[in-house]
Amino acid sequence: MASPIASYYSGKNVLITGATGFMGKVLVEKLLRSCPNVRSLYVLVRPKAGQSMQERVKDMMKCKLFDRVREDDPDFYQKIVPISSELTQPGLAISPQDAQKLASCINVVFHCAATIRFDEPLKHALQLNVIATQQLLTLALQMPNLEAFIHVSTAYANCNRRQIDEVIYPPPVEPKKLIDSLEWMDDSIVRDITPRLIGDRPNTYTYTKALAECVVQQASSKINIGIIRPSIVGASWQEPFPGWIDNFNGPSGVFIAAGKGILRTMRANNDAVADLIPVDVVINLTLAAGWYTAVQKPKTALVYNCTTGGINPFHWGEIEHHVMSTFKRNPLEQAFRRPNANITSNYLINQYWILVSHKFPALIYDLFLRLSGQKPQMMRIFNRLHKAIGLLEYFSSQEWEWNSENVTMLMGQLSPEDRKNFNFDVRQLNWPEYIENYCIGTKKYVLNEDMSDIPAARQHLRKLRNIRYTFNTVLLVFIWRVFIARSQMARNIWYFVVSLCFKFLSYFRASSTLTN
Ligand SMILES: CCCCCCCC/C=C\CCCCCCCC(=O)SCCNC(=O)CCNC(=O)[C@H](O)C(C)(C)COP(=O)(O)OP(=O)(O)OC[C@H]1O[C@@H](n2cnc3c(N)ncnc32)[C@H](O)[C@@H]1OP(=O)(O)O
Ligand SMILES: NC(=O)C1=CN([C@@H]2O[C@H](COP(=O)(O)OP(=O)(O)OC[C@H]3O[C@@H](n4cnc5c(N)ncnc54)[C@H](OP(=O)(O)O)[C@@H]3O)[C@@H](O)[C@H]2O)C=CC1
Repeated sequence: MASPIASYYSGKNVLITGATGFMGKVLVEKLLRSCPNVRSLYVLVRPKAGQSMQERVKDMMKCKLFDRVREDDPDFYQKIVPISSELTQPGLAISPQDAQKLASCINVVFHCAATIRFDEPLKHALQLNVIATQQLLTLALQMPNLEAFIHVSTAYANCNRRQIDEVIYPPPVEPKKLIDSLEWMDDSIVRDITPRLIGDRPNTYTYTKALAECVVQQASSKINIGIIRPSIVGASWQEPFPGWIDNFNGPSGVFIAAGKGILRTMRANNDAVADLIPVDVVINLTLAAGWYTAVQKPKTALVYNCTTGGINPFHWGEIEHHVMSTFKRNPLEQAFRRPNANITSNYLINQYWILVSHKFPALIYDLFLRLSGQKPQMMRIFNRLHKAIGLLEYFSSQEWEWNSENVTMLMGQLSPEDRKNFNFDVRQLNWPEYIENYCIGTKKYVLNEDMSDIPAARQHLRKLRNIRYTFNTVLLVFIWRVFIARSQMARNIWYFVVSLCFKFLSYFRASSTLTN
């Protein structure tokens, strides 16, 4: 029996925004691999960093992620149709011809594009996450053959709540009112009022994603809509191969910084659930939701909380343990120090370790660089790291409860074959194995390091250990020279401690000789 999901996408024209992004790429790959009869994938792309839209798509298809698709069908790229589009421009800067073409042929839309930066100025976040969504919906309304519009939101759109159900909550402000009022405001005024506007949300990202859900809901009487809310999206679990990841976002940057021995301390709650979700799980659910929305046409927009915490929980403390253990066995190249990161929820303890384990070594290293005629850089790196982890701590210090009834319902609707081909059952996820593959994935695919260099990386860590021993010895001798040798009382204490140690040693040696 043919898989209902693959049969549904057969012959369909699909429009994808954000196809050059992390999740978009995995979506394109999975559609091409598991729904080989899909007709065309229209991807909205902008030129960037001196590369034309065509060059970017070409480069993307050369990526290792597409190896399996390439093997199955070397001409797979013919199905991808790049459409020039800048989402922040009026009409998404799509040419009238392209707009007409899209309007006449598209059957399913997946809207993945967004700015996911936590420090995005409100105006820009609003422009991309809300206004562009609105414009895409306007385009979708002109598509007579449209069967489903899937909007990718985030599980943290409503992170000001502890318990989050699969419903669209009333927006913090009517999106249209905010758009109208920000339009005439100067950037500096917007910056000043941003904290008041976002209220109890931590950043403009979660705030604008909540507004986008509201905008999507407003169109749900005219279009079949589904909303996917993934939590913290991590490397792939199984598909197209374990551990695929290509960016520093969310936990990936933290894992890399810890693996390089740069990050030694971070504020996170050891016992809080770390709601990571593998990217392939999110994409499988997204494709299944597209199928269900088109075929069943639910009366209201269904929301899918794509999370792991309520089903197969894992905690930040456990993540720390497995990340450290993986990087000790599979070290990254040219580490700054031996990997040894600890998380703590205590502010003061964290500040202490920042001083001792981040700022002090950075200072020493920069001094060394200066003395050897090079440009100091470590303090700058640490300042950037502190900014980045400061933005993430909100999410690693608390926990949320997401209801996922619609996800369970959808799983129940899948045929046994689809349950295998579009697997989003996270009960089967083995966390230690997943975290190990994730860390190795950051090494191989983000840092482009070769696994055959691991012996050299281990050798480098041994060298760092010897440097540390030497440094500690020199420090001890220095302290002895400066303090102990100059004060009679310090000397007495010092001799007392040394003789105590000596007595203990002789005692243990004597007792072990007796027992033998
Ligand atoms: C032992 C470990 C224990 C574990 C402990 C707990 C870990 C907890 C971790 C996390 C949990 C929370 C996660 C919440 C998730 C919510 C879910 C979602 O819905 S959305 C997705 C989330 N979105 C983001 O993750 C965007 C965050 N990033 C930003 O906002 C910006 O990148 C920012 C402010 C952090 C930095 O901005 P700039 O302007 O200083 O830098 P720029 O332009 O982005 O990057 C410059 C260079 O640095 C690299 N970079 C960026 N982030 C990095 C990082 N974290 N570490 C290292 N390098 C990084 C980039 O690749 C780039 O490299 P080149 O210049 O292109 O070569
Ligand atoms: N990553 C995560 O942990 C999570 C992500 N999400 C959601 O998933 C979706 C995808 O996220 P992810 O793949 O990680 O994000 P990425 O940052 O990797 O990708 C964003 C995509 O949007 C495109 N884009 C951004 N600005 C514009 C613009 N002005 N015009 C045209 N295209 C633009 C980017 O194109 P370009 O390559 O040209 O920059 C890119 O393709 C987002 O909606 C996000 O909110 C939800 C939960 C967690």
